[in-house]
Amino acid sequence: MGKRFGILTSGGDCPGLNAVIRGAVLKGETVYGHTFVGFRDGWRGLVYGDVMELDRSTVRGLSNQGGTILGTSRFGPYTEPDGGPENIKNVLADLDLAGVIAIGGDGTATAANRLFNDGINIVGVPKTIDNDIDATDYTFGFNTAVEIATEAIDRLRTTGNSHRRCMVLEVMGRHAGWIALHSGIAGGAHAILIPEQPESLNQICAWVTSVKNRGRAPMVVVAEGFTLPDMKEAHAVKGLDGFNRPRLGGIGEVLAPLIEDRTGIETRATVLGHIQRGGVPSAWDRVLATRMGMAVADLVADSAWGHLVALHGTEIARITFDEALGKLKQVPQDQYQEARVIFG
Ligand SMILES: Nc1ncnc2c1ncn2[C@@H]1O[C@H](COP(=O)(O)OP(=O)(O)O)[C@@H](O)[C@H]1O
Ligand SMILES: O=P(O)(O)OC[C@H]1O[C@](O)(COP(=O)(O)O)[C@@H](O)[C@@H]1O
Ligand SMILES: [Mg+2]
Repeated sequence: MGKRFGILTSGGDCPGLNAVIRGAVLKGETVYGHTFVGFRDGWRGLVYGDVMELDRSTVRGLSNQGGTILGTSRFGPYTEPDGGPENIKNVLADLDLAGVIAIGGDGTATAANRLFNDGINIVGVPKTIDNDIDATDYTFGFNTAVEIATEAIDRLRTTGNSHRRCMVLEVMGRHAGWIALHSGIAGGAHAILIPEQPESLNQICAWVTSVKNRGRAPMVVVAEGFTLPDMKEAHAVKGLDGFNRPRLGGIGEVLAPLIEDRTGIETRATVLGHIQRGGVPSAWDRVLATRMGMAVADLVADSAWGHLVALHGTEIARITFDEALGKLKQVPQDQYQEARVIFG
């Protein structure tokens, strides 16, 4: 009988997680004769042995479904008293599982690497809506978020134009402004503000005023991690997340009254929030996620423990956790400057 493996999704969700699960199960079953279970709610399901059967019929029609059928959490696998490698080895043995596929962000990969070094058979699939993992050219979910943010810009423009207002759209992007940059370029924003690049209020207002002066309604896109030069850190007034990181969000609402006061132009802010992460993945994300799922089925078949899959150009590559970890992919200066020359 073929070997049996467990799959989990961990950290913030993003569109395409289900397509990864489907790709892994279909290829694993069809090509290698493997069987699969899913751990519920990320590492928590692994630590407590909380699983659901995953087979061909469970994953039917999954590639167009947002979220994750397994549930996710920011629970850590070393959380005491029940976490840690010895306990996890027992859980895997009890469930007759030969290894684990962890789909998650940099934190998930860090935890997976630690488990790998502690003797657990584990491989990974990178996930981030912010597209800020350096090891892979793109992550699934990002393209969908950009499509949603671009549609929001298009919609805000018509109401902005009607009232001759300045519209500020806040999008996700904790350390990297990729969603803001791509949607801002696609939607023709007049200013794009990202965490990598502080811009002064004077400069932002100069762009806004020049747009207004030629009879247009200014459109500003800001990533949640953007800081004005006098801010020590990103705007965070919502407490901490499950992993004790400050929850960001609200910089758009900080900026709007500042712009209005300084320029005299009526200004409105919209925070797009989790709408960017919810719902149907784009076709592009479904393809990437499915390919990554199929490639991770190859990893487990090869017992390539300690590796994760990545997109390099058009090919799906395999790299070690060590090669992937701790390297953030931020917007390079030249790419920001390329867009910035036509702001205002
Ligand atoms: N350094 C770490 N060591 C062990 N576990 C970690 C570490 N960093 C993060 N994790 C675990 O991985 C979880 C998911 O993080 P991650 O995959 O980066 O997703 P997200 O960025 O969406 O929260 C964290 O909430 C935490 O439980
Ligand atoms: O509301 P949640 O689940 O805490 O997540 C919000 C955060 O997750 C992020 O989307 C980053 O998630 P990723 O790990 O998928 O890149 C940030 O942009 C945002 O601050
Ligand atoms: Mg993360």
